[in-house]
Amino acid sequence: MSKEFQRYVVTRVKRAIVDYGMIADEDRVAVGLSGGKDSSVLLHILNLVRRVAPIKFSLHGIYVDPGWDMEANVLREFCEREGVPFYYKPTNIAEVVFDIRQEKNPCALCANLRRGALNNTARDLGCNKVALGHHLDDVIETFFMSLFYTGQFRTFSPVTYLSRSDVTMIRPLIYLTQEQVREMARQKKLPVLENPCPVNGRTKRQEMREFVANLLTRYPELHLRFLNALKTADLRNLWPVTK
Ligand SMILES: Nc1ncnc2c1ncn2[C@@H]1O[C@H](COP(=O)(O)OP(=O)(O)OP(=O)(O)O)[C@@H](O)[C@H]1O
Repeated sequence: MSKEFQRYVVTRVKRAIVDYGMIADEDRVAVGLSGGKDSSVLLHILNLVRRVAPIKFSLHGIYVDPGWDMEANVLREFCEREGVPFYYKPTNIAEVVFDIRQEKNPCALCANLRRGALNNTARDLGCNKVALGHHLDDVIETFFMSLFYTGQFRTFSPVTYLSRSDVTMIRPLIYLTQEQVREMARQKKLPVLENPCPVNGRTKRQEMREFVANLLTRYPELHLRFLNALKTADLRNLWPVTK
C-alpha cells in the first residue's frame, strides 16, 4: 500500500469529521456495514483515525440482514481483525418489500427499512452516532436524482440528527471519490461481498451512477467543483419563491 495514498485518504476523512463536527469525545459510533466496499473502507479508516485522534470514541460494526443469503461471517471476521465488536441484525425486509408489498420501485422502501433497523439497533446498543459509507460520487448522484425525479436542488447532509431514533447520522467519506474508496478497498484487501439483491444493477441509482461517470469523463474537475458549489451556495442566485 502506498503510505502516501493512505495518509491522503485518512487526512481527507479527518478533515470532513472536523469541518462538520461529526465525532465528539466519548461518542459511541455505529458503522453500518452492508458488505459493500464503501462501508468496509469506512470502518477501516475510522479505526485508523481513532488511533491518532486527540479524542476517545468507540466503533461498533452493524450488519442489518434484509433476509437474504450473504456471507455475514466475512463481516464478523473483518470486525474481529479490526478489533471492533460486530452485531448481526436479522430482519424480514426482503420479504416485506418483494413478497408482501410487491413494490415496483423497491429501492426507496428497502433503503428506508434498512436505515430504520440500523438506527434502532445502534440506539439499542447505546450508540449516539451512526456512520454511513456515502462518498462524494454518492453526493453528486443524489443531487441529480433529486433534480431529475423530484425537481429539487438537494442532496444529503454530512450530519443529520434523527429525533425518532435519537441518533445522529454522519457521513465521514464525503470528501473521497468513489475511485479513491475503491482503491483503498483494493490495496487493503477489505471485504467486498456480492450484493444478492434481485434488482442490483437495474436501479435508478445505477442509472445516475452511469450518468455521473459519463459527466466525469468530460469534466474531470466535477468533484472539486461540486464540493465548492455545495459549500458556497448562495440562495440569492436562485429565484425568489412565488405563491
Ligand atoms: N444492510 C445494511 N446493514 C448495515 N448498514 C447498511 C446496510 N445497507 C446499507 N448500509 C449503510 O448505508 C450506506 C449506504 O447504503 P447503500 O445501500 O447506498 O450502499 P452502497 O452505496 O452500495 O455502499 P456500500 O458499498 O457500503 O454497500 C452503506 O455504505 C452502509 O454504511
